[in-house]
Amino acid sequence: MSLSHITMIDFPPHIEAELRIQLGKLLPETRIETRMANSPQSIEGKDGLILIWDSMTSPALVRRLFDSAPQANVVILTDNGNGERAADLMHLGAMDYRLIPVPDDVLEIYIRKSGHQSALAQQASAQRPAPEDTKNIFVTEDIETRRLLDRVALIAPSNASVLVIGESGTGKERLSRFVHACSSRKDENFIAINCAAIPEGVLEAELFGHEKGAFTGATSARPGKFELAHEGTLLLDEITEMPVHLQAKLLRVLQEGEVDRLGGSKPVKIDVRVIATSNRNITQAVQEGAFRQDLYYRLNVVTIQLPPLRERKGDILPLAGHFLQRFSDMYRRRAPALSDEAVGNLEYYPWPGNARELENCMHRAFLMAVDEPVRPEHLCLEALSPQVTTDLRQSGEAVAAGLSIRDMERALIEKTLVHVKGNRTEAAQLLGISIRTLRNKLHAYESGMSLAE
Ligand SMILES: Nc1ncnc2c1ncn2[C@@H]1O[C@H](COP(=O)(O)OP(=O)(O)OP(=O)(O)O)[C@@H](O)[C@H]1O
Repeated sequence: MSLSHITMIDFPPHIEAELRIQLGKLLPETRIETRMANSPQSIEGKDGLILIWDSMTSPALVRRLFDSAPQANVVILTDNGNGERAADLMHLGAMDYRLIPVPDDVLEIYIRKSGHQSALAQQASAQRPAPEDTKNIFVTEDIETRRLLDRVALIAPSNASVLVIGESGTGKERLSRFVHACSSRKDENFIAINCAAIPEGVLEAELFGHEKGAFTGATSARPGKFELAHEGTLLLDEITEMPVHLQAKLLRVLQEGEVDRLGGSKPVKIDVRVIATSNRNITQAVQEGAFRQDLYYRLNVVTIQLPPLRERKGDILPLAGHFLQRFSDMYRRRAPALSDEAVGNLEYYPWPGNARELENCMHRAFLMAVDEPVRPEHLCLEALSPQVTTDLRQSGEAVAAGLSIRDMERALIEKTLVHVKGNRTEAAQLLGISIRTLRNKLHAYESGMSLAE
């Protein structure tokens, strides 16, 4: 491996540990150093990749770091996006500002752009799924979901745009990767961008790229995600969150097959298959004027509706087993078995955060069940919402008669917030949903609106 070092600055220990595992898989030989932003150990003159945790670092310190290591590629990570700050840091020259978790393919781009393309390409081709492995990308044993996946496999080889709709955490990104892996583009890049997580001012440059001097602080030219996805697939996650004026520009790019970098004078040809996802009711967004109808028609050549986990119960245990195995590989420890009681609880629970919540739950269970099977107390479902889970256990009829899924979700969210004393970040983590999703849902409850799935 030729990337000699990666420097991580100011990360909370648990996030650093997770990232180290992820980076270790991509670059097993590379030394990862840890620094504090205000420590006397300087990073002066460093090159390679520098990852900075943004929650505590003062802007002045970040500026000093940038100045002391002009050769390095700097990426700022956070668990709490701040639009203005993101724009400032990007303008300072950060390669990216991003909410954790960072998917592997994005880390690969950071690494590749840090000057280590060939080594990574070798590894990537070794890791690319063989056709027979594609089903492992999206684990499912539920009969209806398998049928859905068979239909998806039929449309995947075409170049048609795809719209994947489903609640947060249902696996829309996974399904998009499955489409990519089943297509002739599978050996090219799969690039994902979350339109909700990136501030408006930054999103445009991220998507379409910019030339040197396009705006204050644009000290070098940068390709956008469209160019990075050339001949591959671009996933536009949470597309309904894209501002309307960017939707117009996106439509032009899709129609004309070329992008104009900000500040650029000649368009760049691109060949990209676009997959868009949304957890909102997109036709309603069209009716409300928040989403362009012509773009909607352009994107929904194929629409895939991914049902919530509670409606595909046959997937709960296979997914739980898959996640346990993944943590077993990650921590190099044998996966614990599931006790009968744990199986009962897993199947009974409504999983408002869908597969993501199940994944977090299995992570906790894996860490807690050492040398013993997973028991209900390891699942911590009770801790998330004692009242709701107790109600559920004691009275299936009461739930059926009185509470809709939506009411139950609201009750679960409210109880979780009480449990964590109103800390939204912690509540979102426990529920296995993004902070933004939590915020949207709370906003909807406050305004009496119903939040479309
Ligand atoms: N069928 C599946 N097989 C394996 N892993 C899955 C599956 N579905 C979901 N996951 C895992 O669950 C987590 C959430 O999935 P994903 O990010 O694809 O959901 P999403 O619907 O795109 O969420 P959001 O709307 O919040 O962006 C990911 O870590 C993903 O790897």
